[in-house]
Amino acid sequence: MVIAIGNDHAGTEYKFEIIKQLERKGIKVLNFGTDTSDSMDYPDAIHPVADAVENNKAAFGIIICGSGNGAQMTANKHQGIRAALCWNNELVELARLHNNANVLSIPARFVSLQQALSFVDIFLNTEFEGGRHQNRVDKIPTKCC
Ligand SMILES: O=C(CO)[C@H](O)[C@H](O)[C@H](O)COP(=O)(O)O
Repeated sequence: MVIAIGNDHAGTEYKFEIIKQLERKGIKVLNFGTDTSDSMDYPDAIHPVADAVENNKAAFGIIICGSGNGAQMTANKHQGIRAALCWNNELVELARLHNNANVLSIPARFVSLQQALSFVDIFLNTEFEGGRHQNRVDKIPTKCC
Protein backbone atom coordinates (compact mmCIF):
# COMPACT_ATOMS: atom_id res chain seq x y z
CA MET A 1 0.00 0.00 0.00
CA VAL A 2 1.11 3.58 -0.70
CA ILE A 3 0.04 6.51 1.48
CA ALA A 4 0.49 10.18 0.59
CA ILE A 5 1.17 12.49 3.51
CA GLY A 6 1.27 16.27 3.72
CA ASN A 7 1.62 18.79 6.53
CA ASP A 8 2.43 22.38 7.33
CA HIS A 9 4.82 23.50 10.07
CA ALA A 10 2.21 22.68 12.77
CA GLY A 11 2.20 19.04 11.69
CA THR A 12 5.87 18.26 11.12
CA GLU A 13 6.55 16.50 14.43
CA TYR A 14 3.49 14.27 14.18
CA LYS A 15 4.21 13.59 10.52
CA PHE A 16 7.62 12.07 11.31
CA GLU A 17 6.08 9.73 13.91
CA ILE A 18 3.25 8.74 11.59
CA ILE A 19 5.74 7.94 8.82
CA LYS A 20 7.73 5.75 11.24
CA GLN A 21 4.57 3.88 12.21
CA LEU A 22 3.58 3.35 8.57
CA GLU A 23 7.03 2.26 7.45
CA ARG A 24 7.27 -0.23 10.33
CA LYS A 25 4.19 -1.86 8.78
CA GLY A 26 5.81 -1.98 5.35
CA ILE A 27 3.67 0.84 3.96
CA LYS A 28 5.34 3.10 1.39
CA VAL A 29 4.96 6.81 2.11
CA LEU A 30 4.99 9.72 -0.36
CA ASN A 31 5.96 12.71 1.75
CA PHE A 32 4.70 16.01 0.33
CA GLY A 33 4.83 17.98 3.58
CA THR A 34 7.42 20.30 5.02
CA ASP A 35 10.12 18.61 7.09
CA THR A 36 10.85 21.71 9.16
CA SER A 37 9.03 23.90 11.68
CA ASP A 38 9.47 27.00 9.50
CA SER A 39 6.17 28.68 8.76
CA MET A 40 4.68 27.71 5.40
CA ASP A 41 1.31 27.77 3.60
CA TYR A 42 -0.61 24.51 4.05
CA PRO A 43 -2.17 24.44 0.53
CA ASP A 44 1.33 24.00 -0.94
CA ALA A 45 1.66 20.71 0.95
CA ILE A 46 -1.93 19.50 0.70
CA HIS A 47 -2.74 19.85 -3.02
CA PRO A 48 0.00 17.33 -3.96
CA VAL A 49 -1.49 14.80 -1.51
CA ALA A 50 -4.93 15.21 -3.06
CA ASP A 51 -3.43 14.92 -6.56
CA ALA A 52 -1.67 11.68 -5.61
CA VAL A 53 -4.88 10.12 -4.26
CA GLU A 54 -6.99 11.35 -7.19
CA ASN A 55 -4.51 9.94 -9.67
CA ASN A 56 -4.19 6.58 -7.89
CA LYS A 57 -0.57 7.14 -6.95
CA ALA A 58 -1.64 6.58 -3.33
CA ALA A 59 -4.51 4.60 -1.80
CA PHE A 60 -5.12 7.16 0.95
CA GLY A 61 -3.90 10.56 2.08
CA ILE A 62 -3.04 11.81 5.55
CA ILE A 63 -2.92 15.58 6.03
CA ILE A 64 -1.90 17.43 9.16
CA CYS A 65 -2.08 21.09 10.13
CA GLY A 66 -2.77 22.95 13.38
CA SER A 67 -6.57 22.75 13.37
CA GLY A 68 -6.99 20.33 10.47
CA ASN A 69 -9.45 22.76 8.91
CA GLY A 70 -7.24 24.43 6.31
CA ALA A 71 -5.85 21.08 5.20
CA GLN A 72 -9.31 19.52 4.92
CA MET A 73 -10.74 22.51 3.03
CA THR A 74 -7.88 22.39 0.54
CA ALA A 75 -8.14 18.65 -0.08
CA ASN A 76 -11.91 18.77 -0.52
CA LYS A 77 -11.58 21.20 -3.43
CA HIS A 78 -10.49 18.15 -5.44
CA GLN A 79 -13.36 16.28 -7.09
CA GLY A 80 -12.09 12.81 -6.20
CA ILE A 81 -11.33 13.57 -2.57
CA ARG A 82 -13.39 12.93 0.54
CA ALA A 83 -11.30 14.38 3.35
CA ALA A 84 -12.51 13.98 6.93
CA LEU A 85 -11.37 16.15 9.83
CA CYS A 86 -11.28 13.85 12.87
CA TRP A 87 -10.45 14.43 16.51
CA ASN A 88 -11.48 11.13 18.09
CA ASN A 89 -11.36 7.44 17.24
CA GLU A 90 -15.08 7.11 16.58
CA LEU A 91 -15.08 9.94 14.05
CA VAL A 92 -12.22 8.26 12.21
CA GLU A 93 -14.08 4.96 12.12
CA LEU A 94 -17.29 6.62 10.88
CA ALA A 95 -15.40 8.56 8.22
CA ARG A 96 -14.38 5.23 6.69
CA LEU A 97 -17.51 3.15 7.47
CA HIS A 98 -20.08 5.71 6.29
CA ASN A 99 -18.25 8.25 4.13
CA ASN A 100 -15.56 6.17 2.46
CA ALA A 101 -13.15 8.97 3.31
CA ASN A 102 -9.94 8.71 1.33
CA VAL A 103 -8.06 11.45 3.18
CA LEU A 104 -7.70 11.83 6.95
CA SER A 105 -7.16 15.36 8.29
CA ILE A 106 -5.50 15.50 11.71
CA PRO A 107 -5.58 18.65 13.90
CA ALA A 108 -2.11 18.41 15.43
CA ARG A 109 -2.60 21.24 17.91
CA PHE A 110 -5.75 19.65 19.37
CA VAL A 111 -4.93 15.94 19.70
CA SER A 112 -2.05 14.08 21.32
CA LEU A 113 0.55 12.22 19.30
CA GLN A 114 -0.84 8.93 20.64
CA GLN A 115 -4.31 9.89 19.40
CA ALA A 116 -2.95 10.85 15.99
CA LEU A 117 -1.15 7.50 15.65
CA SER A 118 -4.30 5.67 16.67
CA PHE A 119 -6.36 7.64 14.10
CA VAL A 120 -4.03 6.53 11.33
CA ASP A 121 -4.28 2.91 12.42
CA ILE A 122 -8.08 2.96 12.56
CA PHE A 123 -8.36 4.83 9.26
CA LEU A 124 -6.29 2.27 7.39
CA ASN A 125 -7.97 -0.73 8.98
CA THR A 126 -11.63 0.18 8.58
CA GLU A 127 -13.56 -0.79 5.46
CA PHE A 128 -16.36 1.25 3.87
CA GLU A 129 -19.74 -0.33 4.65
CA GLY A 130 -21.30 0.48 1.27
CA GLY A 131 -25.06 -0.17 0.95
CA ARG A 132 -27.11 2.91 1.80
CA HIS A 133 -23.90 4.87 2.33
CA GLN A 134 -22.79 4.19 -1.25
CA ASN A 135 -25.88 6.01 -2.61
CA ARG A 136 -25.06 9.01 -0.43
CA VAL A 137 -21.38 9.10 -1.27
CA ASP A 138 -22.29 8.88 -4.98
CA LYS A 139 -24.28 12.10 -4.61
CA ILE A 140 -21.40 14.13 -3.17
CA PRO A 141 -19.41 15.07 -6.30
CA THR A 142 -20.90 18.08 -8.03
CA LYS A 143 -19.81 20.98 -10.14
CA CYS A 144 -23.16 22.76 -9.94
CA CYS A 145 -22.92 24.86 -6.77
O1 LIG B 1 -4.57 26.34 8.38
C1 LIG B 1 -4.73 26.02 9.49
C2 LIG B 1 -6.00 26.28 10.12
O2 LIG B 1 -7.00 25.99 9.26
C3 LIG B 1 -3.74 25.34 10.25
O3 LIG B 1 -4.16 25.07 11.53
C4 LIG B 1 -2.40 26.03 10.29
O4 LIG B 1 -1.55 25.07 10.80
C5 LIG B 1 -2.37 27.25 11.19
O5 LIG B 1 -3.23 28.23 10.72
C6 LIG B 1 -0.95 27.78 11.31
O6 LIG B 1 -0.91 28.87 12.18
P1 LIG B 1 0.41 29.68 12.49
O7 LIG B 1 -0.01 30.69 13.50
O8 LIG B 1 0.85 30.30 11.19
O9 LIG B 1 1.43 28.70 13.00
